[in-house]
Amino acid sequence: MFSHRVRVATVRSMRMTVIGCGYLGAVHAACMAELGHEVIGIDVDPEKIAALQAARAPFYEPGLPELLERTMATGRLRFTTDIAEAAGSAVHFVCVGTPQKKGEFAADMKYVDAAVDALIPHLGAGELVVGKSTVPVGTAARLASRIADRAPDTEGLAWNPEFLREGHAVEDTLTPDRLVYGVDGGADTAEGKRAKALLDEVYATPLKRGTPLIVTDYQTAELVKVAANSFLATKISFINAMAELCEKVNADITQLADAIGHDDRIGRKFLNAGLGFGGGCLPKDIRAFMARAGELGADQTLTFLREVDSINMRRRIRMVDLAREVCDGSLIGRRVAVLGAAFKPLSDDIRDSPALNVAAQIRLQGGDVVLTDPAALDNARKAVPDISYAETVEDAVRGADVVLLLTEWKEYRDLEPATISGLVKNKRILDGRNALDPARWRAAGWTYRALGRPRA
Ligand SMILES: NC(=O)C1=CN([C@@H]2O[C@H](COP(=O)(O)OP(=O)(O)OC[C@H]3O[C@@H](n4cnc5c(N)ncnc54)[C@H](O)[C@@H]3O)[C@@H](O)[C@H]2O)C=CC1
Ligand SMILES: O=C(O)[C@H]1O[C@H](OP(=O)(O)OP(=O)(O)OC[C@H]2O[C@@H](n3ccc(=O)[nH]c3=O)[C@H](O)[C@@H]2O)[C@H](O)[C@@H](O)[C@@H]1O
Repeated sequence: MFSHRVRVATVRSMRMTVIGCGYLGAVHAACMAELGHEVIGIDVDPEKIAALQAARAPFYEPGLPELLERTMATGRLRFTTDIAEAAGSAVHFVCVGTPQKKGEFAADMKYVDAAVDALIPHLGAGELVVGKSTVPVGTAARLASRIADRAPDTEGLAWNPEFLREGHAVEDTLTPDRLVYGVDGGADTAEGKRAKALLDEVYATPLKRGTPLIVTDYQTAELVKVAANSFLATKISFINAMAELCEKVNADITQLADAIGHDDRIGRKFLNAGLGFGGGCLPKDIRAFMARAGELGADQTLTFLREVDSINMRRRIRMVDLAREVCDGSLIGRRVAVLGAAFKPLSDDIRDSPALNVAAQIRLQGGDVVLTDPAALDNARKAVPDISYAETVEDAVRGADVVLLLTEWKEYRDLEPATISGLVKNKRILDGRNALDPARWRAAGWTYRALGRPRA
């Protein structure tokens, strides 16, 4: 188990700014302080900053509360809404959101542009701006020239994409599997070498441990990030396409995944079939990538990602259809217990959550939904106010016509049929994440159905 503490190499402490303290920035700020740096986290959201100032994590992320408490107690980490406090930092990380534009596939760059514009008047000689947000290729070059025009004494800009996973964000930041620096003109220019030297100081601890480092130009660094997320999304949709076929012939997708996953060239990771991918990143990143390819005149290049997206969205519809099917053809007035709202376990993030999307669709089809989740209930209540919520599994399943497991939290994976058999109206369970043992549930008298697994 990862202890969330790393042995910190003897590093020269740098003063740095982290602009945008959401899922990425708050963790980055705390981890940079853990590595020995002096860090100021800045966000325009006063509520988020108030929570962070009180050493409270504004979202669920294992290990973050302890890390905030520890690093803030040292005095190395503080938070503010005042961008003027960025003045004097050696490095300024930009970690603001790049969500999908309303009604379009493209990323909305207004937060990144606003953050850089707000920062420029406070930049001093020799300071480096470092983008971490996920952006369309070409963004770094555009922002670099804006900085060069308006703050010519600075070291300009580098792009340092982030690969952390929610739920493992602290360990992923402290012990990344690789570091990527996109620097002006690439590794061999004088500007590139100076930017690299600053980033090497930032990441002295992981670099001393031998973390692989790729130093490249802006455009390659930007593409690395969206290529990585596109590959992961493609892997998930590949296995979900196989699951669709398994459903046609009553084959078992979990055995298929195990069998192909034993081939090292394929690998078993990210081959968990089920409801598919959601969250604040994979869905919007593949769409923004397609939009950007279109702008670059490469419309055909990424059309496969459209298929990746469609396969992914079809899984949600299939889940609703399955619920209707086991409820004898209609969801109207049926009590549907939903286990899970977060887009994945160990997170309270409900952005584009497959679980919440399925719950909302069932409600639209007349189902009487009661949902529970160990971490995401407050966020879910705000986003989908017209379903009912329960604090416990027992309360959620009481009187249910069907139980849907949609986010595979450990407590749901470990659920014993006996715990809830006496509470439901009908013993029917739909496993949207292939997280349960079908034999066990069937032996306890339940109708067990799953995406891509045999009917009985
Ligand atoms: N969430 C994740 O696991 C990862 C996210 N990313 C990328 O990082 C970026 C941020 O993502 P999240 O942290 O998830 O988003 P988020 O929505 O949780 O956080 C963004 C934060 O930026 C703040 N903000 C907006 N405009 C600002 C401004 N002008 N000045 C200061 N703060 C401002 C917002 O108030 C918010 O707190 C995105 O580009 C995302 O694709 C990359 C890797 C992992
Ligand atoms: O750019 C980002 O923000 C991040 O996006 C993902 O991280 P994250 O969104 O936190 O979560 P993942 O663990 O990748 O899961 C994404 C979604 O895919 C689903 N998934 C994952 C794996 C799998 O086998 N099957 C599957 O359906 C999950 O349930 C979840 O809904 C990437 O894994 C990170 O490397 C990246 O930094």
